[in-house]
Order: sequence, then C-alpha cells, then structure tokens
Amino acid sequence: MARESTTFLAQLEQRWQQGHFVCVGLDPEYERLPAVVKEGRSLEEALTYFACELIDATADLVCAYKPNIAFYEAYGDAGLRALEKIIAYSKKSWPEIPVILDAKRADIGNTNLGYVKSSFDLLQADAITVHPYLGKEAMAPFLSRQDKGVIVLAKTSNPGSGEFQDLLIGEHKEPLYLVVARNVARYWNDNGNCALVVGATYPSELKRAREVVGDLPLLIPGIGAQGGDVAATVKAGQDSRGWGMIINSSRGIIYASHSADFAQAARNATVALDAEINRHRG
Ligand SMILES: O=C(O)c1cc(=O)[nH]c(=O)n1[C@@H]1O[C@H](COP(=O)(O)O)[C@@H](O)[C@H]1O
Repeated sequence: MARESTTFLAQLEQRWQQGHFVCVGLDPEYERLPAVVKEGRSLEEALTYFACELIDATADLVCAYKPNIAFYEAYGDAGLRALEKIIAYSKKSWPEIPVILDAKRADIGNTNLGYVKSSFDLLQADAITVHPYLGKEAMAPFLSRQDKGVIVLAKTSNPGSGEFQDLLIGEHKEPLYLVVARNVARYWNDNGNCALVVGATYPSELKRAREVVGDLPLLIPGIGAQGGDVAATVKAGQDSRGWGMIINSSRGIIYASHSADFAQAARNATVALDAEINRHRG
C-alpha cells in the first residue's frame, strides 16, 4: 500500500497498474442531495456524510478523487469545513488514493505561494488544477513541490473552449492548447509532477495532445453528464502503456440515485464506467 509520503505520480501509477482509471468528482450541491442524507444533519454534516459515503462505496475502483472547490466555497465556512473533512477522511481511510483539488488556480509567483499553502499544506490535497495563462515562471511555487501534482488546463471540455484554446499561433500555426501541452511536457515538468487537462468531449484534440506529450498523465473530464464518449476517450487518451488517464465523472456517478441507495448506485455507475474503460484499453 502506498504511504502518504509517496508522490502524486507514484500513487497514480500504482492505481493504473491495478487497472483503475476512474476519478470520482466530489461536486455536491446541497439542493440535490438525497433526503436521507439531509435528514437530521447540518449542511456541513450532510456534505461531509454524502462525500464520505461515496468514497467508501467506490474506493476499490478509482484512481483518484476530485473535489471541485467551487461546490464548497458556495456554502462559505460550512462548505470549506466540509471540504477539509472530506479530504482528511479520504486520505486517512484510503491513503493510496490521491485527492486532486480542482481549483484552477494560478497568479503571480508570490500569490501562488498562498495557493500552495492553502491547497497542499492546509487542505492536504495531493494535486491541484491550474491554468497556464501566467507562464512557467509564475508557477514555480507549484512546480517546485515534487510530491504534488500540477494539472494544467490545455483543452477544456466546455462547448466554447475553442475561443482561445483553438487559436492558431506561432511559426507552425498550431492551436494554443497544443502549445500549452507541449510546453508543459517539455519545459515545465523538471520534477516529473505535471499533468494536463483535456476534455473527453474533444477526442481528436485529445489524440493530438497525447501525441505531443508522450506518457504525461491526462485528467480527462466530460464523461457522463457532459456526454463524452468512453471508447473514443480511451482510444485517444491512453499512453504507450495503456495507462495515463484520469477519467473524471462527477454528476454521472454521485447522482446515480437520489434515494437511500445513492452510495450503492454510485458504486454501480463506477463499476460500469471502470468496465467500459478497461474494455477499450490496449
Ligand atoms: O479541471 C477540471 O476538472 C475540468 C476541466 C474541464 O475542462 N471540464 C470540466 O468539466 N472540469 C471539471 O470536471 C467536473 C465535471 O463534472 P461532471 O460534468 O458533473 O462530470 C467539474 O468539476 C468540472 O469543473
């Protein structure tokens, strides 16, 4: 079993080796929680209970958990306390599974020191999502944390992601997302702790990104509620070892049922996604 002192990449590779590529997105909205979760619990307790039940129901099947901080910030102090408890619970109960804080941070260097402290040292996340807009120089506080993962947005899953990300730039007139992917793989990854985000809703772009980044890990959201195709995603996204993918589904798993069987239903949805991914690998 991996210990907490291991790196994000080592944890991931261990899970991939065991055939696990699903990342469960822990993105709870209080209004959508099953009644059985809310009954007799404060908002903080309900968010925490919901996520911890989902974690326990899926832990043997996943390569990572990914809480998106927006869903917790939306509830102020209570939400942030829940997030802290959920990450602590996951790491204590299942220390071999990395937790990715989806926060899409990045600012000038000394401001990034604050983000590094809050995400890695206070919240204890194993990895964080960031945007690349400020360039490598500003990202030093993140990149210097060898044990933590720095997951950089390249081609996002949303319908309008092409506005900037598909702009053709440079002497080879390449789309911006591909320049980001190449720079991160070649120049940002001195400590072997970088990964990229490429949406499952863009399999052609996923294929092109994979071609330029070698075996760099890819966080691939857009499966489930956003309609990404699993077969096309795996075909385009797997690396030379048939690994390299952190395939996220949030709503498709966490709201598989709105009844008392929500955790079992989430498990069933994870089993189905895990099987589908593995069917298309290789
Ligand atoms: O960084 C991300 O995880 C992310 C990038 C992206 O391009 N698209 C995307 O949907 N995400 C996140 O992945 C999750 C997707 O949730 P579902 O659409 O419910 O599966 C949310 O937390 C999004 O913020």
